[in-house]
Amino acid sequence: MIDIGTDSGLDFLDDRVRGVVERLEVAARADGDVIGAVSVRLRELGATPDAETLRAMTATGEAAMLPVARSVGRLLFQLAVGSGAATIVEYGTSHGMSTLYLAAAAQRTGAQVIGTELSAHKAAVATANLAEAGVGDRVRVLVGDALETLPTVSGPVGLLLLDGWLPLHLPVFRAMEPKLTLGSIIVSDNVSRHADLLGDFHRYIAERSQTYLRTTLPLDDGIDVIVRVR
Ligand SMILES: C[S@@+](CC[C@H](N)C(=O)[O-])C[C@H]1O[C@@H](n2cnc3c(N)ncnc32)[C@H](O)[C@@H]1O
Repeated sequence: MIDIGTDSGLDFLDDRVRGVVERLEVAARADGDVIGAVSVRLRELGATPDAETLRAMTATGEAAMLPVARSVGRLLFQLAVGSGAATIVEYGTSHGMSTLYLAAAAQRTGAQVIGTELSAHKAAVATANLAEAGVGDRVRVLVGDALETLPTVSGPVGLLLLDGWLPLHLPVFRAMEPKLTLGSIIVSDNVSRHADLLGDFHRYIAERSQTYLRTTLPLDDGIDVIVRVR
């Protein structure tokens, strides 16, 4: 998908956060080597993978950072500051690129960010990156399957980012749904490139069209912004 090319500068971030974002952007170029294998595995996953399948997926994805694009990071920062969400939850932290944008926003608003990451290695890297950026005190990264760790998070949740393995977007969303407030924002990444893996999630939202309004933005691989309107 064509990135509509919103201003791609990072001068809204302070120097420490920007430095880590730029370093991760360079490191993420290595993702090209493994992205094919990750895509193949994703198609085998399904919405209710057994533990072994999920572990195999994690092992395949371990070498890949798969961070949000800069345009998406800027949008996350805008929505996190603009919504004033007090609690922000992220499904899929990886090395913490999206988390850096959310945490930078949280530093302005006083919010708390809860990240989730299946890979203990990635969670440790993310935690170190967030500390290096000076925003570690804004974030708690829960290690393990988000479906098991997120029920421990107390609501209300004002902003939810869905950026984990795509077939699990619907079950993770449903687990968080009781905690989503009126006006809460759900952002879902990769929706155009991998629309085939998100059919259940999109159907679920479409069937609740009086509760959720969904708009797809042409940023990077497609971004859904969904707002709970009642
Ligand atoms: C696309 S990457 C996330 C990228 C990250 N948001 C960023 O911008 O850098 C997806 C991540 O979701 C994690 N993940 C997948 N399924 C998960 C689950 N059930 N619970 C927690 N994390 C999961 C993967 O290990 C992977 O690191």
